[in-house]
Amino acid sequence: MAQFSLVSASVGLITLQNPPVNALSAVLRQGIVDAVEKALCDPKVKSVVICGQNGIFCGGADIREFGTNMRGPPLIPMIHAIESANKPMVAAIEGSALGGGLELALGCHYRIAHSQARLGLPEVTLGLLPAAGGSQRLPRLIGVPAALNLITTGRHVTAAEALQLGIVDQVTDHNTVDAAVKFSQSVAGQSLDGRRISTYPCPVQPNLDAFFEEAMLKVRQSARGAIAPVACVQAVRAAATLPYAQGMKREKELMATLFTSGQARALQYCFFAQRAVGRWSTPSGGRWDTSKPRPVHTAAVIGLGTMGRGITVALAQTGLSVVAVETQVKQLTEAKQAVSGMLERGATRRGAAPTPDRITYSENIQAVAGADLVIEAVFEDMALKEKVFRQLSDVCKPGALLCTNTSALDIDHLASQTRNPELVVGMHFFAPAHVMKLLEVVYGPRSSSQAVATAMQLGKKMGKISVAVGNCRGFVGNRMLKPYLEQAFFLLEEGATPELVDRALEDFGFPMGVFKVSDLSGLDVGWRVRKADGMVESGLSTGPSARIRQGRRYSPLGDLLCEQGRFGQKTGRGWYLYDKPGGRVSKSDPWLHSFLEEYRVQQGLVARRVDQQEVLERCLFALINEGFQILEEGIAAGPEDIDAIYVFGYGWPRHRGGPMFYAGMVGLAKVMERLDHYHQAHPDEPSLQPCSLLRRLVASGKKLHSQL
Ligand SMILES: CCCCCCCCCCCCCC(=O)CC(=O)SCCNC(=O)CCNC(=O)[C@H](O)C(C)(C)COP(=O)(O)OP(=O)(O)OC[C@H]1O[C@@H](n2cnc3c(N)ncnc32)[C@H](O)[C@@H]1OP(=O)(O)O
Ligand SMILES: NC(=O)C1=CN([C@@H]2O[C@H](COP(=O)(O)OP(=O)(O)OC[C@H]3O[C@@H](n4cnc5c(N)ncnc54)[C@H](O)[C@@H]3O)[C@@H](O)[C@H]2O)C=CC1
Repeated sequence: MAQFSLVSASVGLITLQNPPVNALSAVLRQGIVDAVEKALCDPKVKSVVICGQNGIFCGGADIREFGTNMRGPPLIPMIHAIESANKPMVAAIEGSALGGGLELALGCHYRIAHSQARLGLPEVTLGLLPAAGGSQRLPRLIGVPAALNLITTGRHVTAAEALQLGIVDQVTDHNTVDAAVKFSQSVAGQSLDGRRISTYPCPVQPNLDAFFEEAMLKVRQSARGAIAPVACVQAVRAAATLPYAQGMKREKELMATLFTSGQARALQYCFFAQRAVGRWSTPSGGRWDTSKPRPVHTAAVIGLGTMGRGITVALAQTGLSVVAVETQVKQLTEAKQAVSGMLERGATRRGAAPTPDRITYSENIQAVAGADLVIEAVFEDMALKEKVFRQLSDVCKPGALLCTNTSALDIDHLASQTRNPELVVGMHFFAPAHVMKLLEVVYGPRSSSQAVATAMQLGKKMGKISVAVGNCRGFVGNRMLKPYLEQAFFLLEEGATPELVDRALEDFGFPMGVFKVSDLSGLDVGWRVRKADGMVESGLSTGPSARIRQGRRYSPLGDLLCEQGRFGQKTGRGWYLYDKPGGRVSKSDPWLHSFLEEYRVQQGLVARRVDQQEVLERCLFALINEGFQILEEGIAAGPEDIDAIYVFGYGWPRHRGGPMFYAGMVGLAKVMERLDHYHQAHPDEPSLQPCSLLRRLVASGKKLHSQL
């Protein structure tokens, strides 16, 4: 609802009340309409201030209403009534004014913001555009380039930037409502003719056609198939070229296409999934709302290689004291330099002071004795990690949480090396750890719910999307990656090229195809794991058994490349060719194509035409099938967990909602049918055999997601 009150004898104060973010639900919209009418009819009211309760102006339209039969007064006429009012309407912006919230404020004649407030039109991130006049008013207020930037990226701006751009009229460090009330009194009775943004001409944009052509090209390149950013450019172009009323018509048409699109559904699902994963639970009854995290003031990191450095930076940036331990002197020296460089660059980006003084370095594990939480990031070698955990168990203070950043190893086995296995969890960061948003918090059968809660809370403080998952080889993300990679290798054997496979995946929306990603991470990483698993046979034998391991199809292609010293970008060659070791720009490699041809001849394989559809179905459906298996085993609590992991850690295109949501969009029956089809053709590939949960869901007609 919206509360109306008379303050300072002549100011009508309208307070939006819809916790937690004052989203513009049907009830709130009705409340605003009624309150505005009251204020305009009351002769005592000379000016009006609109604010939000609990320190937040408004989080925009109520996203939960979008999938429903929307009732209540529509936003556009409501905002129009505010703008047309003959008494000054002032928005008092605290906390956030986002989406419809900012559009409401743009309908007001003046905007006063608190210095800590954030403003933005993030509709594009939900697959929409600001369709309550935002796409037409903002360019008129701040000019086309600035508005286009805000609308196509959805980024939030600080109050200071909003003031500089001209979105707000005043910024205050004091009570925003008091400032707005005073301000509204000072302008009461003045003409409002120059204050109605819809009547402004849009500032002239030189070389309009060229400007929008370039903008469209840029957006299409970065959108990776997302339709909302493109519609946003079209809407802003309408603002720049059409009178307001026609621009509004265009805004509505564009919104109509987006509003019912699968992409909008997927993006809105991601918004809620990102929040839902915070409400974790474990099979042993641990829950987010009943488990109390332990305080963490000092954290320690063991091993300052690629991951340990990023984790150290992320912890220091969170404001913790960090003890960083590395046994190799050379590595330690390099790590110190690298960490301080990363902190400096991070601080420059955020406009804050660097925080290296919070880090102490040591070559000795005894230095971690005072830490509340330790994150081990030494080589992926079980014997080494066992030793480190035994040492930690001796050295650390009672109650300290012992975490491992292992990518795949058994958490419970590591826990068994310690005196307090209930204090051991996985904290699986993704490279680069100070940048990537995802954190898998891995609990073993003996991890206490307090340990999970502590790691989850720390992850949140670090700004990560933290997902609690069970203990199995590769946990959720890397486990699902295995069948995906495996299918990509098999497709090469059958006639595809790395270029074809990567193009299909990039056209689907991944930032990089599987082979480019492998070159980036280093082919030797997987090779080492396969060697440790006893999968690698040196050289190439012929005959069917050369490509069978443990009774199932196996492709030695990756191993053969590694034997040639082709480790990817780091050696300048892998699935692609690079101009030098460490080079980033991939080129097609004729050597690789001849190698694949020779390999097929040697193995008696006849190359056939593989198309993009087969690439997507085999790689993605095999990955999705593993996701169903993970759900069945209870390793992930729900599909949102898997989807959040893939969207935030593995570059799954957000506008496709994550693998499990995507499966629902395609139709579970179709996914199962295609898996069955491919499994019949490749009976030695168990990852193509639909798992029983998928079969049961299809048989019962049940859905995995209520949104579908
Ligand atoms: C046939 C076709 C016809 C087509 C024509 C259709 C015409 C329709 C016209 C409608 C025009 C509308 C245009 C428009 O105005 C669109 C919008 O406004 S879309 C919404 C834009 N707003 C946002 O994207 C903001 C989203 N929220 C946030 O970013 C953060 O929540 C916020 C910064 C506000 C606060 O962050 P924080 O304090 O960290 O809290 P949480 O994020 O954890 O949120 C708390 C809680 O609140 C839920 N929530 C947040 N925002 C909304 C929202 N806008 N609607 C509903 N619910 C919201 C959030 O999910 C959390 O709840 P959980 O239960 O934990 O999920
Ligand atoms: N590199 C990646 O992309 C990711 C790696 N991981 C995992 O993180 C862990 C570390 O991986 P990377 O950082 O890539 O390895 P790395 O090889 O870059 O670094 C490991 C560091 O640990 C140090 N070290 C070894 N034994 C030590 C000991 N006893 N005490 C202190 N330091 C010791 C080494 O000197 C080296 O500097 C592994 O378990 C890996 O599986 C997890 C996610 C991603």
